[in-house]
Amino acid sequence: MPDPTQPQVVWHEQAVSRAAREKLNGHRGVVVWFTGLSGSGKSTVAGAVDAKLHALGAHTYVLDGDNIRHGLSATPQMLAERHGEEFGKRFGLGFGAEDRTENIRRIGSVAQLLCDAGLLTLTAFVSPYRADRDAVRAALGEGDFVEVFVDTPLEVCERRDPKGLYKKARAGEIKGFTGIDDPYEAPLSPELTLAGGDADPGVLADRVIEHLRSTGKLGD
Ligand SMILES: Nc1ncnc2c1ncn2[C@@H]1O[C@H](COP(=O)(O)OS(=O)(=O)O)[C@@H](OP(=O)(O)O)[C@H]1O
Ligand SMILES: Nc1ncnc2c1ncn2[C@@H]1O[C@H](COP(=O)(O)OP(=O)(O)O)[C@@H](O)[C@H]1O
Repeated sequence: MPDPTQPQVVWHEQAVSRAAREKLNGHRGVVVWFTGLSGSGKSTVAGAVDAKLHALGAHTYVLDGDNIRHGLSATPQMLAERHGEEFGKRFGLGFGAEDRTENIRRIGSVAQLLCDAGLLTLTAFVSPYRADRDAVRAALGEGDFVEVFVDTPLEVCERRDPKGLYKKARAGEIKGFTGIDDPYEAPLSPELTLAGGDADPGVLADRVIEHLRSTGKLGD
């Protein structure tokens, strides 16, 4: 007998199947998961793939770290300003290991729904922990998770430093910054590795699109 104090929820099957949505879209639903250091080029390359595929008529969407951390995974400070201190502490996410894990779990879950909706879903998160990325992969169906490692050397990311965060991390003004005083666990067998310090973002985007095409994700 189920514990009557625990909430009981069941999964609701959609009236329109994923296969029907994919047929209408003319391509598969898939999650293309970009991972790499801050400044490695995840957002830039994901954006270039998005624009190129959109121009080809594909149904795409990008989930980007900076945007998600304004809403779904807002920081404790942001939520405190909107809903009070207690709410911020309870539901806000920072950059400690547990909070990053919860961030990736939430995003993985959203990406899974978008994939089910038949979208070519692109995500751009540092996602520094292998176990967190692997958990998203495991939750998705076979072939639905395409891991793209944006492998840009730390020195290059630090030189780019578009938000001035590396400078702050080096000065001790930010603690637990990935690559400086927090770990980044590189993927062991990603579907694709991009040398993000060496090539033009458009060229890197073409490599991603070629991979999707050659693995049948883009349809006929
Ligand atoms: N401590 C620390 N470590 C790493 N990054 C930090 C940190 N604090 C703030 N930022 C900024 O937040 C962006 C990373 O957010 P993510 O949601 O992608 O991070 S994570 O996947 O939960 O690790 C990251 O954005 P990107 O530069 O786009 O990767 C940073 O701008
Ligand atoms: N392949 C590339 N070559 C040169 N500069 C790049 C490349 N990819 C990104 N950049 C630049 O590096 C900076 C960080 O890129 P961004 O996409 O925001 O990285 P991330 O999303 O990984 O933090 C931006 O100023 C961007 O214009």
